[in-house]
Amino acid sequence: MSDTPINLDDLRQRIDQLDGDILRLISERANCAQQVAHVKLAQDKDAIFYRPEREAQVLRRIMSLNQGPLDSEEMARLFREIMSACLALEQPVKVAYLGPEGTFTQQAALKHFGESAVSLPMAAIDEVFREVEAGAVHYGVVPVENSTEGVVNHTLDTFMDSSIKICGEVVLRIHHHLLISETTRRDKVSRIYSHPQSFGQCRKWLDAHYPHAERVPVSSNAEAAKLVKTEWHSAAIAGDMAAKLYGLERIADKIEDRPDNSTRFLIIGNQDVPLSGEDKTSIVVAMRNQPGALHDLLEPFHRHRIDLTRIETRPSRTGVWNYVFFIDFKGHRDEPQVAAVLEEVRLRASELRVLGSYPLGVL
Ligand SMILES: C=C(O[C@@H]1C=C(C(=O)O)C=C[C@H]1O)C(=O)O
Repeated sequence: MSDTPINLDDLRQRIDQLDGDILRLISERANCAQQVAHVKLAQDKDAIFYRPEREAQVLRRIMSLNQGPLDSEEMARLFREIMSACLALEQPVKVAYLGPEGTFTQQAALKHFGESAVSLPMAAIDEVFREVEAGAVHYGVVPVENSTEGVVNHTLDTFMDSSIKICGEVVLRIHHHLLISETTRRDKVSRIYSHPQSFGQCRKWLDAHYPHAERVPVSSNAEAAKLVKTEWHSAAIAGDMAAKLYGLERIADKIEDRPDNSTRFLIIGNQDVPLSGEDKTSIVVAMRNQPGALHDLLEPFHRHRIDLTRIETRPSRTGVWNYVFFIDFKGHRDEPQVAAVLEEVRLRASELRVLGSYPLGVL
């Protein structure tokens, strides 16, 4: 360190100069994005402006170039918002999510699309699918699995009745808090509202701290937060967004039983996403009900050394004890290895549908 005293005014002058440079560069970048929109439209009058594969590449590159002092996730979040604003200049992207406002799904939608997206709360997962199918919105965001409670069956089952595709994924660390309103008698809490998945993720904490409180499942944590506003003897399990949105006080923080509690959300839409370089593919497969069916299904993945990340079984609803398999694995359907596996599975299965290939979640 030099022994010259640091001059605050000089530093602020330097910050002002850098802010001017940043402002100019962001504006130049936004101009480029507008020109990209013109090129897209010239190539296709029905152009799709949001390009998940390109956005994933931009964020990965920023995180690899970053040398601090901001950490790479923080820097990527800044660029996420710059891209969100640039995309909005091309076309404001409309996104439906499992509401009401204040849910973790809304938080996931904002994390993935940024603040410049127009986000619309839906009352149920199948309504999110319907809005996307109807073209009322460009994309949807739905929860698909939690690290503590497992898969969200409703999301998987809705894919079976829909032609919707998976265009992306986003993972959110889930922190649950116990929330009360200003009228709640905190020593008289006899009822707790929350989504069933959240009760499952906080089971041990509740057994230890509120063993006698009635646990009332509701459609979402945000719904729970809304109910608590109207009752003096109840509390809600919900996240930061719901606490802020409904003006609730946190009387217990991070009550989830597992510190790594995370939920994975899917970005659903109507587009096939090109290769981004680090991708994932999701399929749903029906096999004939015969001995060795599961082995026949999985053997091509093993032989081609494809990394499976999830397998879920769901009733096919085409007869008793008939099941389908939802499988996620690393790789993109357009990569030779993956294409070869899919071709072999297609020959062995009674039905195979590729739900989508999409970039691995970046943020
Ligand atoms: C600028 C583009 O359009 C959008 C904005 C992007 C950006 O700001 O970097 C990247 C991908 C697209 O969602 C593009 O397709 O390159």
